[in-house]
Amino acid sequence: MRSVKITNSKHNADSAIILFISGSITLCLLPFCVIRIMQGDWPVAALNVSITTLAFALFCYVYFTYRTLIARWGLSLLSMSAMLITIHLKGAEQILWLYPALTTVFYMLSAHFAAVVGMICLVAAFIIIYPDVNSLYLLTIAATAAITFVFSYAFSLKMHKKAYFFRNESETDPLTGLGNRRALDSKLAEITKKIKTKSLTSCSLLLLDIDNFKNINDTFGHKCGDQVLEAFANVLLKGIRGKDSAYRFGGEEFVIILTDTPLEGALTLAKNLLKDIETTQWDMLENKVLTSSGGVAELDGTEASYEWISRADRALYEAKNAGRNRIVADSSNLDDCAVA
Ligand SMILES: Nc1nc2c(ncn2[C@@H]2O[C@H](COP(=O)(O)OP(=O)(O)OP(=O)(O)O)[C@@H](O)[C@H]2O)c(=O)[nH]1
Repeated sequence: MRSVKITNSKHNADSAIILFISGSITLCLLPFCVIRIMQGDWPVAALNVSITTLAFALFCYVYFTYRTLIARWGLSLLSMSAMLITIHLKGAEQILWLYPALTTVFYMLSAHFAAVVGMICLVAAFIIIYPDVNSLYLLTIAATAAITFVFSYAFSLKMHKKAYFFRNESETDPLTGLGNRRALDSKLAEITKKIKTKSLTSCSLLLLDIDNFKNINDTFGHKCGDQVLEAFANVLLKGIRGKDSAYRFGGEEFVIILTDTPLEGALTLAKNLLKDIETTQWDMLENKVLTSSGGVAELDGTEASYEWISRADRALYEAKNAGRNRIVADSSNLDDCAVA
């Protein structure tokens, strides 16, 4: 039997960058906290200590939870408020902090959110410095801030669109348009986490394999085999519910994640899918009947995702050995659930 290995990712490039930024802020500001306290410059000392503490808290949050969304917002609001308080405390010449703060926000947030946050802070900064600077200086700051804002916005928009495109491409199987192994890995990690935290009560997995697919390639050619895989994926998509998701696991094997579905429900759905497949008219196969076999397993809440998929794989193996064109439920969840 094939060995099935699913990897669970920990820190990715995204969280590593947030850790680096929040860690750097903490380390860089720590000496200034000490210096300002020793100088008795209490307002600035309080500001430095607050920023250092918040940056360290965000570092710990990302380090232990691997989550970056709150940290992105935290670092954005931190940089903007630190910039505004610094200008307020130390005078209008500190407006130069506006530029790094603005680019930080456009790096951390999506372009539209960053534009809103950035605009509010720009207006606030101008209100603070307005009484202390002449009109020419104010105009210079306004022009340079506007250029930085527009370029940061355009760059951020382009970057996020590209990131979305590449994420989509990297998680899609090019032949069938279904999610690929990478997308499945993410989904399995998400589901196992939800089950462990009890935000999802049940979830089943169906591993489906086309029967005697090698014969199709040998008889009708590889191109026809590809057409069958494409059409097979469409039958699956039509047969599953909106909350379910389908993936190409590899070759002629497919995985369907049935959210909020205990084993009995998954068996019924899998049985219906098998009927759909059997009754579909396969023009490219000169209307010969196509069958498939499947293994179903319900996630038990304590196991890792690779154990869950391995149980479905063992059930699929049993279905193949029992003569194909059938669904077998993993016996550790339910006994004698073979359905023809
Ligand atoms: N056309 C096509 N064939 C593929 C693709 N990926 C894998 N295959 C073929 O799928 C076939 C799978 O064969 P087997 O693993 O022997 O399985 P099977 O013939 O379906 O037999 P059972 O699973 O035991 O019913 C192999 O011949 C692979 O070359 C693909 O993307 N396109």
